[in-house]
Amino acid sequence: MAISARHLDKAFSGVHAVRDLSFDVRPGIVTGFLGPNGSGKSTTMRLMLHLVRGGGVTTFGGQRIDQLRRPLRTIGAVLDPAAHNPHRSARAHLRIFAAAAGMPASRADEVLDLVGLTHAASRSSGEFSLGMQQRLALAAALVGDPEYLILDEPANGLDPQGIRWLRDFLTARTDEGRTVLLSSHQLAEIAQTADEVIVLGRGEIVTQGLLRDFVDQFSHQQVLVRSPAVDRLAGCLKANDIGPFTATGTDGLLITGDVNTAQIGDLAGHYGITLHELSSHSSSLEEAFLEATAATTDYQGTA
Ligand SMILES: Nc1ncnc2c1ncn2[C@@H]1O[C@H](COP(=O)(O)OP(=O)(O)OP(=O)(O)O)[C@@H](O)[C@H]1O
Repeated sequence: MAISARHLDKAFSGVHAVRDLSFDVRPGIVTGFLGPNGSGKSTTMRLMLHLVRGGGVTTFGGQRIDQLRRPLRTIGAVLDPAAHNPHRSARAHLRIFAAAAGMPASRADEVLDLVGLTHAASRSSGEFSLGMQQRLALAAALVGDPEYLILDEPANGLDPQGIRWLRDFLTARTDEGRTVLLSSHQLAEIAQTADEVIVLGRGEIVTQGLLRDFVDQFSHQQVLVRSPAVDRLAGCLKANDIGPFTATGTDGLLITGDVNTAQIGDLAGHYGITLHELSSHSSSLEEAFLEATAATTDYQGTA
């Protein structure tokens, strides 16, 4: 079932971190939660889970978290991979979660197996690498076999195999009809995992909906053309009001705007201009993200 967040709002002293945020997270798909640093993703997730006080209401399949007798059986969350006692073994850590969830102690070994940590079950979690801590945090979230997963940067620190494993793992969960909200800075990861996205900027929703619609909305179609007669081709584009375009390399033009390859091919054919390459290029999620959030980015470095 869906997660429904309504009018979430949180101000810290001097910073309005989340402003009147309302959204739904649909079941059976992964919803990516995106936004620049400081845009309010973690605060939103904490508000949803009643881990910070603030305005608004979140329901999971119609129920607020404080109405659930055993929240761990309904909602699993990964918020801080370092939230474990470093002197405790992974198995002992998870047995505490199992007890809190009303699950048998043997569930600890099941989830260790699920996240690929069986070999480290007896080791102190303080010895774990960041990637291992992420797996342990995910194991803790899974102890109660929850229907809803709220995951704040779970891919952080995972190696490429770990990232692929996480993707397959989440897809398997959503195929079962579960509901996943996933924040990540790894846009390539979101592009391959999420079906829908919610994009935040300065505590407000910039856009939300299908990932492919988001990329389409904020992307520019580009056509790359290479020709030994690139100057003539540039003149023809100008004469026919096609563009804008920029030179790339010694013989190429990158054309943007409302343009497609057929149009450019026809134009070149009409003027008898030889082409060595004609290809189209759609923007990536990264380009769409930068475009969508450009006006809301608080922290910008210099190159
Ligand atoms: N405990 C706090 N006290 C004061 N300000 C806070 C606190 N927690 C968050 N903030 C502020 O709220 C805003 C949103 O922070 P938040 O951590 O939710 O953003 P985020 O999108 O998760 O960022 P990041 O991508 O860097 O993790 C920021 O301006 C941050 O400084």
